[in-house]
Amino acid sequence: MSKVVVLNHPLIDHKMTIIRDKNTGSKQFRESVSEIGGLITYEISRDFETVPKVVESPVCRVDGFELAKKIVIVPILRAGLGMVDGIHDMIPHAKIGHIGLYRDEETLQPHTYYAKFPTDIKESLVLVVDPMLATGGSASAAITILKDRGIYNIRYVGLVGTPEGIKKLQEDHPDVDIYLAALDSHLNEEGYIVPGLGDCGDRLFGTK
Ligand SMILES: O=c1ccn([C@@H]2O[C@H](COP(=O)(O)O)[C@@H](O)[C@H]2O)c(=O)[nH]1
Ligand SMILES: O=P(O)(O)OP(=O)(O)O
Ligand SMILES: [Mg+2]
Repeated sequence: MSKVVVLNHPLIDHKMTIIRDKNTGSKQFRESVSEIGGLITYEISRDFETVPKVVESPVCRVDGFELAKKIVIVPILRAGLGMVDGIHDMIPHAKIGHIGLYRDEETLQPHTYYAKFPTDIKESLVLVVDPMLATGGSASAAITILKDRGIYNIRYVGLVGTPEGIKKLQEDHPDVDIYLAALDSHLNEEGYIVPGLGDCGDRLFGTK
């Protein structure tokens, strides 16, 4: 069974409260989503493998380290895009793939409209990024798209999850560890997370 990590950090809690507030404007919302993405990266990367690397400091030779594996960030469009800059700031050599999914408003089922990945993604550790793990359908479908292409070294990175979403993701993909900034109570009848933060894509891009 996969690991579920819900981060517990005062800066993350502070910024999560900003993005949950319906009175937060789109500039601060976008900035905070990205910043939380950066802070979460610290935890996701805690067990990243490193290999030795020798460099010359201005003073002498130093035995240092570099990351052993390539990293690919794969946001689920659109909402996942909001976290990319913050993660990329922490791992600037990471490449970026994209998966386009939208949820049918009636059935809540995910529909795929786009997928594009770096050519060397199979040798990389892949971070699937979507702020909202609601029913878990979008995250599960995105990970299935990757596995269908032979990509298996995957972690899910989100902001707000639900027990339902975690259960679905763990059942469908027991090998994929889940990293979240908060675990909320439940889903409402429209499939929104309670208390959540509303429709993340719409708040990021001003579409409602
Ligand atoms: O409160 C919410 C719930 C969902 N979203 C958007 O939906 C998907 C995830 O939903 P699943 O049911 O887990 O497939 C996510 O990409 C968000 O864009 C939301 O914004 N707010
Ligand atoms: O998952 P959805 O349907 O909310 O799509 P988007 O993230 O593009 O708003
Ligand atoms: Mg979405």
